[in-house]
Amino acid sequence: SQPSAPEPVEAPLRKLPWGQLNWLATTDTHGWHGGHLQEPQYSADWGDYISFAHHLRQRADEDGSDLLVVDTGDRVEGNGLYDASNPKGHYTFDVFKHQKIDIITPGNHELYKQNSSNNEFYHTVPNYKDAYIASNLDIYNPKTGKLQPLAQRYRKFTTKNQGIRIMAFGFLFNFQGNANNTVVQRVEDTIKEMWFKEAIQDKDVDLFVVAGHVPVSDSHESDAIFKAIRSANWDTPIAFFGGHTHIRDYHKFDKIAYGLESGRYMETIGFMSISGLGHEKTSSDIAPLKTPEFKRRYIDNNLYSLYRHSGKNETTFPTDLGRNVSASISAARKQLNLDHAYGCAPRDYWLNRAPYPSESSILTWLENEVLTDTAKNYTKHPQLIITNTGAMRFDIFKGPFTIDTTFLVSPFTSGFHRLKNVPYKAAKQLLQLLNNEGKIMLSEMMVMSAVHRDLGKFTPRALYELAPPNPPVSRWTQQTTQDGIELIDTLHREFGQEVLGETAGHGKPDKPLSPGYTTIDDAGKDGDDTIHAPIRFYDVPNCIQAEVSFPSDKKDLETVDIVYNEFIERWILLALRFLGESYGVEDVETTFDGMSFTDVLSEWVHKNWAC
Ligand SMILES: O=c1ccn([C@@H]2O[C@H](COP(=O)(O)O)[C@@H](O)[C@H]2O)c(=O)[nH]1
Repeated sequence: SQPSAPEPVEAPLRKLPWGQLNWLATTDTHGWHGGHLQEPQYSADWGDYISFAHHLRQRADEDGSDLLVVDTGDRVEGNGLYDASNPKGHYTFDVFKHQKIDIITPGNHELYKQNSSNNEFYHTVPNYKDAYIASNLDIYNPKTGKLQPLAQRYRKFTTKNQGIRIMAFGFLFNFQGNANNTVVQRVEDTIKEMWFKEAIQDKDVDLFVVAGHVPVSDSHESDAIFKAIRSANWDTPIAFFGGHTHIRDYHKFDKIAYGLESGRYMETIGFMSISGLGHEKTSSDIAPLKTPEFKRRYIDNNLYSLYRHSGKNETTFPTDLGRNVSASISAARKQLNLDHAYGCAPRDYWLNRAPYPSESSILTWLENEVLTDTAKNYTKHPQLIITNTGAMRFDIFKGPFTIDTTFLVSPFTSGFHRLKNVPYKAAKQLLQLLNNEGKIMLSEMMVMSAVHRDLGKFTPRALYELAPPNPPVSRWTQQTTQDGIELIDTLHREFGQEVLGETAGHGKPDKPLSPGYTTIDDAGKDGDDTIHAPIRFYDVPNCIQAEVSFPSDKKDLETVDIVYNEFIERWILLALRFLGESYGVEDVETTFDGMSFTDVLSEWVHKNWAC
């Protein structure tokens, strides 16, 4: 881990359910390859992950099983290690490439900007060669200008020790916000293509793998892929490795098809095992060995967990490669001056771990302080400042607010735009519309505008891109700590020696449980490796709004300026059009001196939060 990373905290652990074919899966790492430097339970870095995978591969070689590693995209945007360099990602690709990965796929964040998809073309695809799969993504070759698949459409391979024959795909959800140098083909169209139909007809396959930046639960894309494969193969097991929604999740498609999603930001290393795979040749056909068994575990990414799951300790755990990668992350962080503090946060502020509005909410702080103070510097006219909450990515902890923190909270480069003198009658309805909360729903308007084809790329799915979905609260336990203690008792009863790191007494923790993930998924409540006290997550709206320089009585207010995050321009213009105000991009001007959200944050913190 990084020199400044906090020591991991001891906690009761559930063992890895090791099997015949074992998987480690990451997704949505968003540049956090240095690990979390303010949260002990997620403080291991990419170098540690490399050492960990090495030990598990060795275990597989020793007992004749297999270990495969998968990453399903959104490796970029969200951490100073990626975002603070010029060009962005200057250090990331050389850090990342040292992990041996068997299946790797792109996410939407690799595609927002031409520069980042070209980085996939120039760096990640060649670094991973045969492992990179892009089933529904094409790129205009930056050298020839010709449209071509970013990488191979599928990969067929056989595992090293068990000889399991795998057919793997790499999908991206039906993303539409990409720059125009890439083309994302809809999943539903891709599965009608001849190459896909032929691949799923291949009978010399023991396991289909669908890796990709697609949620595993409640996803019409994953469901469509599942149905297509299942209709061609009634008895071949299928493993999905998903991403995008930033949650820990495990979904049962049927009794021999399961999907795993490994959270976000290097907090989680997902583990899946499948046993009972293979085939026997009968006189006429090839039949699977027996009903395969799927198991899952969500590993908290810290050295306490990683040592125990690999059976190593402080001395025996780090490999030379792992140590070198950790050192190169440290060197990059130093070079980027990421620990430089703009100021010190007086308290914790939460994105989803506090209700909105509340004094602990980052969104309330932005509305009442950051956006309001910043906007006042630019005009005395009444203004509505609107931003999408999806532009906010992480919490703020009490203490130094560093260069790194600005990128953790908001890494995007888009600035703020202004529409002047908008009739207040329409402007005041905007927020409700953007949040899909009123009588008229923006999502319905998008359907209409798509039908009339008058607003280009808008479709019903486009609203989904305004803000990332919140972790669905229904998939999190909302128990009290007491429930956590009862959970340990239950575990001791049910699993006995399966629980690692025994605590003092009769299974009761001698220290209070640390707060963390307590996931409920399709297999139950026992997925997390670490037994935590539950954290409550709160839903937040798509967009928030600050009213600046408003008169005390709004009744005489005729016009206001609308200032918004450039990323949501098309939604703002669309919503205004439905409110009877027809503005176009020609009416828009840049404000806040062209500062990005990241710059706005650092400037405000520097002025207001002295250490
Ligand atoms: O330039 C940008 C790009 C994205 N966003 C926000 O991020 C989400 C998508 O993030 P995921 O991690 O894929 O969920 C998008 O919906 C926007 O809300 C942004 O604000 N600016």
